[in-house]
Amino acid sequence: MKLALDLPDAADRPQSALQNVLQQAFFDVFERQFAGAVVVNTDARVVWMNPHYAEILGFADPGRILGERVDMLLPNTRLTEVLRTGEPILLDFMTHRDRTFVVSRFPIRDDQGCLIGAGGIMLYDAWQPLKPLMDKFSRLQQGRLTPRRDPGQERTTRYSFADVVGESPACRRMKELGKRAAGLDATVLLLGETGSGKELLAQSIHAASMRASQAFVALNIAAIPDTLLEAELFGAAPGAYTGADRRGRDGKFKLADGGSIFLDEIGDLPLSTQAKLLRVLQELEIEPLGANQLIKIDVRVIAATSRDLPAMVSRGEFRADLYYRLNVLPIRLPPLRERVEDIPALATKLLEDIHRRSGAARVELSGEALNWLATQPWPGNIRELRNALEQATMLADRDTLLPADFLSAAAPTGMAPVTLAEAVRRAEIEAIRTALQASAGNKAEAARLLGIGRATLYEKLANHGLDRPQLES
Ligand SMILES: Nc1ncnc2c1ncn2[C@@H]1O[C@H](COP(=O)(O)OP(=O)(O)OP(=O)(O)O)[C@@H](O)[C@H]1O
Repeated sequence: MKLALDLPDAADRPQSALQNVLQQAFFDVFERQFAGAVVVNTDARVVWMNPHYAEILGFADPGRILGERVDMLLPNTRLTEVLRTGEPILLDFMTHRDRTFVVSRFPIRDDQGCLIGAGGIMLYDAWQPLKPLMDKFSRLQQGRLTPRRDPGQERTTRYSFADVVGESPACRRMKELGKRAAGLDATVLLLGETGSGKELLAQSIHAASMRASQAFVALNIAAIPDTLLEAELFGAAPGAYTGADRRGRDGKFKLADGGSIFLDEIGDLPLSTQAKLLRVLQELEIEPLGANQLIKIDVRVIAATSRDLPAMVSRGEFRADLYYRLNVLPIRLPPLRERVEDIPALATKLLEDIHRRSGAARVELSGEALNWLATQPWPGNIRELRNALEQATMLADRDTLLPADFLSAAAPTGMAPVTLAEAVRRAEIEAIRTALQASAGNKAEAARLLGIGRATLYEKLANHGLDRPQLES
């Protein structure tokens, strides 16, 4: 490899010291260990670069780059900052053209500690292997990650009201009610479609409440098999189970003692467990399975559902007494299609989040894209908006997104992963729309075509927000 240590403007003493350092140690290690490596002198001119780095910059021969200013070759480099401050930048991302790299930069000093240059290494030439670390890092930076008390049990909030984006009247009302609920210690019932921000609001309420320093424990009832629900909620005494759980375990209510419990999809609670939950809410004591002993608890309940609980009560599927016990402070979360004026602010926040978490290049939305987003029905609400933005960001090859970027992202080949619940929900909406079209809007006929009762169809229409005039998609 050709070295350019004898640059015309760099033949002074520090430069020869740099030469010594380089010759002693760097080349072998840099050449072999890192995806890319560059060394500059105090004038920020390249004195050495390994072939891989040169190739990334589009130069077949690293010799052609020697003597060039590094900030001319790599406009986003911060090596000049290292030369100015003498401080290393140990872990950073650097975007060059359409690629993002994980890089580390450090000052190079001679034996007397005099700055004689700076080095930059590319640790990874793709950021994906670091995504889990980056996610954790960004949460740590926001002070949202506190040590878990035991594996798999996160009992802390990550969000506060500051994270709830939206200034539409519907969103302001929701936040106002949430803040009022935070100041009280009563049971809260959050009502909203999937992805409308129920868990975000529940966390915000807890984080602003007098229980903020205590646990926040979330349980999605729909995700737990009926047979395990009671143990999950109230715990089990040693010996109540065979197998892995024979030592007994605390239920979520016990884990939340002193704090708040978030019971998501409360409408999915089986009737038998509803009776037990009602007793817990009335008596503020739990009886772990097989324990034969009552344990006093002090927990604030925040329940949520996307289902029509009054309709379930009238059909005998949800206990009226439990419903009234839960419905102390009801808060309705507006679906996204009722707050389209929040889409620009939400999209900005979500794009920033996508950029921070994935390292994907920063993109903006064109006016046309914003208009297009405002006309979509968003059955999956803000979660779906986030997915759409993420897909478009990953697939687009420009930094200002157009409607076409969303349309191509929505094509079957570009489908982003969604939760199973979300996939089922989308399929259900599609099936209902098709049946309504086939029956020319006759709901009794559509219910017959779908093989469900009329009442069930009405409930599903309400849940999916299909009972209101839809914006064209
Ligand atoms: N007002 C908001 N501002 C910013 N982000 C939001 C807002 N509302 C929801 N989100 C984001 O949308 C996603 C879905 O929100 P969340 O999980 O709270 O919805 P959910 O109603 O609890 O959904 P599900 O009923 O499916 O559990 C999350 O990533 C959340 O951070």
